[in-house]
Amino acid sequence: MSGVLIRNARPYGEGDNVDLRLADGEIVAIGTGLDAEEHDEIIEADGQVLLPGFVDLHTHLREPGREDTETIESGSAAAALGGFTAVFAMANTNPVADSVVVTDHVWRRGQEVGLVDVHPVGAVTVGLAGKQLAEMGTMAAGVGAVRMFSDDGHCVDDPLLMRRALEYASSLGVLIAQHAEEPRLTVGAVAHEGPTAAKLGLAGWPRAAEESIVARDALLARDANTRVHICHASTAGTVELVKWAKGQGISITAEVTPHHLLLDDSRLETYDAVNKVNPPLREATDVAALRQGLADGVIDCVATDHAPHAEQDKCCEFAVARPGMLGLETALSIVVETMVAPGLLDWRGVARVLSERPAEIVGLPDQGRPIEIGEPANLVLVDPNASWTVTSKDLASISANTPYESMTLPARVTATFLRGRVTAQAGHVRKRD
Ligand SMILES: NC(=O)N[C@@H](CC(=O)O)C(=O)O
Ligand SMILES: [Zn+2]
Ligand SMILES: [Zn+2]
Repeated sequence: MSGVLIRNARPYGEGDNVDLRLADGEIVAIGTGLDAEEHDEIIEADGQVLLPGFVDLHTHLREPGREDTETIESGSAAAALGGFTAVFAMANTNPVADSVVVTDHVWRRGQEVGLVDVHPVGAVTVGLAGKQLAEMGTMAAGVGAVRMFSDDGHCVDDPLLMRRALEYASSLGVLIAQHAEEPRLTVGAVAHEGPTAAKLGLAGWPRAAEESIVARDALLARDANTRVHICHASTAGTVELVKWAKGQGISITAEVTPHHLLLDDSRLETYDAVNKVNPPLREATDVAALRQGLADGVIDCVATDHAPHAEQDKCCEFAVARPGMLGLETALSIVVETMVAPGLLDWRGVARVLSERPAEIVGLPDQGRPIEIGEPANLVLVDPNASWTVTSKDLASISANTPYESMTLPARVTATFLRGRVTAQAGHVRKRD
């Protein structure tokens, strides 16, 4: 069986260079001076960092419904180029992924494309309307084996419904991920409520809209003795609340996006809607608290909230533009810029926040595994010394709404391996033969 021989890689950026041979979907040998077998593809790593493949708990792929902005195929390409071997595709599609027909389609189409495992996220409520629980059990039992449910884009704001969803999820052994936004506090809001929004005349989204739901859901999870996951944490107060809840023994986990680790609301001065996102870009003090929370493990992981939008929905008046930004292809570089460069995380830490913790949170047995013989060959090779300039037209996404246009960023994914198959290399995706 032909395989892949990776020569001179540094697992977790530690120790001396080693060679690894991948075959039959697994790591079959690790050593020095390994010989390639006949028909093996050889990848020269030249001392680059080898990590477990990244797992994104929060991706929007827009299929079905808005294939003009992203498809499972284009989003899978972006994911593979970004070093991801598994992504979770949010349910706010059209039709909504609130039935097994849609969730199974997403899984099957992802497998057909074959660049990354696209795990469907099921809606918590029918049509994301927040009124009636969706058939979570049927979706969990489908071929897509839904293991995470979220109304992302909307908050499950009714506390009684959220309580029932948590109880139901607990009995099914699945995870509820909450978009924490008290809707009564964000009517008409388009930007973080603070001095910048006041100066620019933009309606504000107060921190309390997020934090009040985080606190409430922590208490609901405590009482129901179940887990809850907080999507896109964006404030210093959320970090404090999650820390408090974990200290109480509550099963709460949280993610932060790359953009909330790098950008703050000073970006809004230009009124360029590329910076419009939910939750909004906050203040520099929030950014610092999120970075520290991620370094300390209070915030468990990084999730991209990759949210492609069409030009006509972004290049328009700030107040009416859609919220969301691209994230899959730039995630690693932003994590290096905000966490590795300032010394807040080492490469082990990067493996933890981009691969191991997300895989654990959602219970994926074949992802985020140690780089050892006999383990699944879901891996990413990273050039820690590279730097590159982001150009939206060179990204694989159909949409162009990256907030990092023209920025020069550190580190680059040079190859991605899904069950031992090369899915991306040197900036190109590798489709199955
Ligand atoms: N993050 C965003 O601003 N937008 C997301 C929805 C969401 O994550 O809430 C989208 O679907 O576009
Ligand atoms: Zn959201
Ligand atoms: Zn989202």
